[in-house]
Amino acid sequence: MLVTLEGLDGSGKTTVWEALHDRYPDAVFTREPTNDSWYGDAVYRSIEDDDADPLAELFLYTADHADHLSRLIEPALERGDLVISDRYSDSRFAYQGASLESATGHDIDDPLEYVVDVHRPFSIEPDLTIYLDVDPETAATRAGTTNKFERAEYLSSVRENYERLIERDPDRFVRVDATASPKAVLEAVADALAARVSDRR
Ligand SMILES: Nc1ncnc2c1ncn2[C@@H]1O[C@H](COP(=O)(O)OP(=O)(O)O)[C@@H](O)[C@H]1O
Ligand SMILES: Cc1cn([C@H]2C[C@H](O)[C@@H](COP(=O)(O)OP(=O)(O)O)O2)c(=O)[nH]c1=O
Repeated sequence: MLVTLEGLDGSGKTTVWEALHDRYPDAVFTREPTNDSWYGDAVYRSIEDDDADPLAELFLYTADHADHLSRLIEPALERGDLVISDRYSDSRFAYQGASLESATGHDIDDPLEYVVDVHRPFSIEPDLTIYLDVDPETAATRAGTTNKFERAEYLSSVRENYERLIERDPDRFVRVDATASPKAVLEAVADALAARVSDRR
């Protein structure tokens, strides 16, 4: 079973993901961008580059995703493991959808749909996606605005894209209020996860 955590920078994904390790000691915990391959290294170089081309960046992230799938996700799912990923394809749909929306030099009518289409032939859809919902201002403040993606204006277009994704796939997403206390957020996530894991048994 594949579970993903999504939300704006600073929504608290990593805090929750770390806390889940104790509750699901046998699960495979992973993340995107990956932090154990040269594809992931290339992505982090691009994040630090304020002038990176948005289309080039989309394909760097997607290359990292393809490698993540074949190297780690697919074998784990074939073994029947529970996989919990801190960010996954929806991050690309929402973030690169927003970057391409404001970029020039391409002829893409609907960037979010385009990024979804790029993934369709090879990616694996999550069984459950927990969306940590927070307003862009709180997100940017918590994230510390250290990179180009962590600005409130950009994050508000990313948030609109997440809303579109939830609207098109309401059964896959569980929305959690990420402005609540860390303890309340963790409990809401753990409840959503436990309900879906027991459904699958
Ligand atoms: N529910 C919460 N309320 C207030 N602050 C939080 C909450 N969850 C996380 N934080 C803080 O916000 C910052 C970003 O959290 P983090 O888990 O790294 O978010 P993300 O992985 O989504 O970027 C950290 O300083 C963290 O301690
Ligand atoms: C996985 C992914 C991340 N990102 C962005 C979101 C983050 O700003 C940045 C790094 O991700 P991450 O390290 O998860 O940041 P955070 O813990 O602050 O949420 O990369 C994309 O734009 N597209 C993607 O496909």
